[in-house]
Amino acid sequence: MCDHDHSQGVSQEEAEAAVRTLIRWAGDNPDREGLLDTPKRVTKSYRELFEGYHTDPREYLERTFEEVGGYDELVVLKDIRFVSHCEHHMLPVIGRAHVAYLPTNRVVGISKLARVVQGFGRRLQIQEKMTAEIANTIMDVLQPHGVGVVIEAEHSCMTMRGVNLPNSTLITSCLLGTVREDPRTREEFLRLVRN
Ligand SMILES: Nc1nc2c(ncn2[C@@H]2O[C@H](COP(=O)(O)OP(=O)(O)OP(=O)(O)O)[C@@H](O)[C@H]2O)c(=O)[nH]1
Ligand SMILES: [Zn+2]
Repeated sequence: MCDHDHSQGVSQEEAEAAVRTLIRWAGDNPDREGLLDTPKRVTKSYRELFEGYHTDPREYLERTFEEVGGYDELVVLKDIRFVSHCEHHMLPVIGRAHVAYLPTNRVVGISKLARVVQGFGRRLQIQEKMTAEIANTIMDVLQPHGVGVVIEAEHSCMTMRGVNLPNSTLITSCLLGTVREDPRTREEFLRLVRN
């Protein structure tokens, strides 16, 4: 398979060789039977875990529906599970995002909000940046009155190594437009997310 175009000029063979090197560096033998297919499996799973580099999350929001009933309240999608990887250690960040927007006159298919979260999640990230990217993308493309994003996540680099804090959770938020400025909307968003 030739995937140079999407992979910064790194071939499949080079990626597999890098995994073999890490296996050797860890102290094992990449030529023993159990590890023979491991470089292929690792690159295949990285392809999936980092597929966000091959998507443009803005595109998910381009198809909208006219909202006919005069709906002018928050739309909130809670508990969007995601897996990301921290850019410092390349270890999993596992969490939930809560995303809300206050539509102007068009609404988006709700699954698309989850796709935006996954699109940014499947990259090397820090949580603060991911939170802001999701919020800014929704604000830019849908141009709603306001957007709110809250992310709660466990960072494996903190829970399974380093400071070893098994139950720690990092919470970040990005509020824009009326979700930020209007106290009633802001309070409603935070209340819905807390429950
Ligand atoms: N702000 C922020 N920090 C993060 C995130 N993910 C991981 N980190 C932190 O990135 C920092 C990297 O610090 P370094 O001192 O360079 O790395 P390290 O020696 O492995 O640090 P320890 O984890 O403390 O062992 C650590 O404090 C991590 O907890 C994130 O999403 N946001
Ligand atoms: Zn980390």
